[in-house]
Amino acid sequence: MEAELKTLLSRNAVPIVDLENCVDGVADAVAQKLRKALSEQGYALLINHGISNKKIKTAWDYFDGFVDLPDEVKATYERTKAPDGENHGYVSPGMERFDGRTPELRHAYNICKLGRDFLPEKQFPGFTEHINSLTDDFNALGRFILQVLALSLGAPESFFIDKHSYMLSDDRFNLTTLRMLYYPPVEDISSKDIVRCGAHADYCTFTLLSQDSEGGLEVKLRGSDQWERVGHLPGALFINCGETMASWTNQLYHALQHRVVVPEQKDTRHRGRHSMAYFCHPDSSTLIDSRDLHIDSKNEVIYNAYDITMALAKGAYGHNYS
Ligand SMILES: O=C(O)CCC(=O)C(=O)O
Ligand SMILES: [Fe+2]
Repeated sequence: MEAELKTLLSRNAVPIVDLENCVDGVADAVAQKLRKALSEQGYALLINHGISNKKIKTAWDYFDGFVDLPDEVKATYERTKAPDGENHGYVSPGMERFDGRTPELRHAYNICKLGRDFLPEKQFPGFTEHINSLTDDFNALGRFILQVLALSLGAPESFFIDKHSYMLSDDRFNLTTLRMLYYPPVEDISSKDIVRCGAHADYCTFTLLSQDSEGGLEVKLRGSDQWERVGHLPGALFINCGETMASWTNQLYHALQHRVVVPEQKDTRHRGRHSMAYFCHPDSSTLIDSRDLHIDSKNEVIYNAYDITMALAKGAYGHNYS
């Protein structure tokens, strides 16, 4: 019997934000809770968020089928390597390396285009419709969160929504992505040089993450240099902010450092893990200036959302852009 894993969740240290019955008065309370969580720790778990677990599970089932396809079929869906910001498509294990070195043991499918020509509809009839419906749900929740985040910063309710018009509707104008992830079981940990997902902060406004099991997700809380295991609350969505929001708020809501390690516990390691991340980005031309939120900043040069993300992506994945 392996010792029970100590996690932030098992220590009751996780801010849990309940979105049930979020009408106006309650949204204000949610905004205050989220402000506290994002400014002090950098993350929270959302419950009663309205996205069906069954729908998420069905998407993972489709993705399992995709991962089982022959490599040459998967390769036809591979994310383009062109240096023009195209992010849509399949990313095979080892292709991305956050530290530019250590191969990462995961299959990912970045969904930025919703048409059936861009998805494995031929192999999995119904996939496109399912993903379209799921992205509608994530976008609806995303818009609600954007309103709550505006409230949490004392801005007009529409401040962020107005700047996120094209989420998952046209990736020429907005980099919002739904990313499906599958981490295969790990039998052999003799090499120290393996990781499920290397340490990084996301680039977007905020991320919503769903996971099907405890499988190694760790965070560095604000002001701490220590990695801590999050734990798994079935059905909850993990929320954290990315670098774009950090710039927008002059670091009031910082970009949370996180990673997924290969779990030291055998039973966890020997199980595959699924996750799904919704990266909510502003429209690409949006200028990210904290002064618009009445937050002082010493930044003299103001970048747009696209340039912020591409500079970070090229820094992290330079090996894929060369
Ligand atoms: O799979 C996870 O839990 C995290 C994935 C992640 O952080 C990412 O893709 O940016
Ligand atoms: Fe991430």
